[in-house]
Amino acid sequence: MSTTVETVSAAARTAPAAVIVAIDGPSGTGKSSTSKAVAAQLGLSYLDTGAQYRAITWWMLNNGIDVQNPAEIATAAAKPVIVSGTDPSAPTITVDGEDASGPIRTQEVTSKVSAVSAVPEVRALITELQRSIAKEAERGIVVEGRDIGTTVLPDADIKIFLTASPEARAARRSGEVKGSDLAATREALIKRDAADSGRKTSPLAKAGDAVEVDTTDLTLTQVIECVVTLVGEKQAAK
Ligand SMILES: Nc1ncnc2c1ncn2[C@@H]1O[C@H](COP(=O)(O)OP(=O)(O)O)[C@@H](O)[C@H]1O
Ligand SMILES: Nc1ccn([C@@H]2O[C@H](COP(=O)(O)OP(=O)(O)O)[C@@H](O)[C@H]2O)c(=O)n1
Repeated sequence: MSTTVETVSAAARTAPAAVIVAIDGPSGTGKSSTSKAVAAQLGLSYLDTGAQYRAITWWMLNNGIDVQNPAEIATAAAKPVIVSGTDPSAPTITVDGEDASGPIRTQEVTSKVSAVSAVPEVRALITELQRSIAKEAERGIVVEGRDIGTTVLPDADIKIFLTASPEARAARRSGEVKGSDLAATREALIKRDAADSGRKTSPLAKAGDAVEVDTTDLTLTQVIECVVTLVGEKQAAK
């Protein structure tokens, strides 16, 4: 009996503590690319919380919910079953068992997601889901979004807030879509930032203890290196 207890406590002493990394910021600052790469390098899980808000929005649109009607959204919010796969080399997202990774990236979903994500009942459900995923990540997790450092995981070991100029962000985003209009992309980004920053419930915001990294003039590799270094410093200090 005492041997088991001793074995367990010895293992607990040697196992590295799970590390929780929160990465927030507006669209096009490099959250997804950075978070996936950092998680892969450090052997951590990865969660794209924007994909979850996109998934619930996609379900609302498919199920005839008026996405301009917060009461209708609130009533339906608990119906879809959203499951996120947290392997950074192959993240997945399903809604009621159906792969949603493609359809959640359409222009229609992108233009409606801020209205759905502003509804408090939606945020409460998705926040609970995010916390349970983070808790289950044995080695730790990189969670990216808008309110991770402020609301979802306020006790995260390290919080990063990525920024970049609207011009750089629009150029990055339109670089992903052939033939896209740079000015229209920029306007759409600014509109979504304003909606996400202006909502009442857990708006897009930098946590007081987050490290801000302006990625405008950095390469993606430089941003990844910067975050990996910051995480390493935190772990060393633990
Ligand atoms: N520092 C950077 N320099 C140039 N391009 C970048 C940089 N960071 C990300 N990108 C590119 O910009 C686009 C948006 O990045 P992404 O990680 O999806 O941002 P976010 O998740 O913040 O919306 C992607 O095509 C990505 O490859
Ligand atoms: N933690 C989060 C993450 C995303 N969101 C919402 O989900 C939308 C899509 O997030 P995203 O991260 O996929 O957006 P992109 O940065 O990839 O364009 C945001 O515009 C927010 O409305 C949120 O409210 N809270």
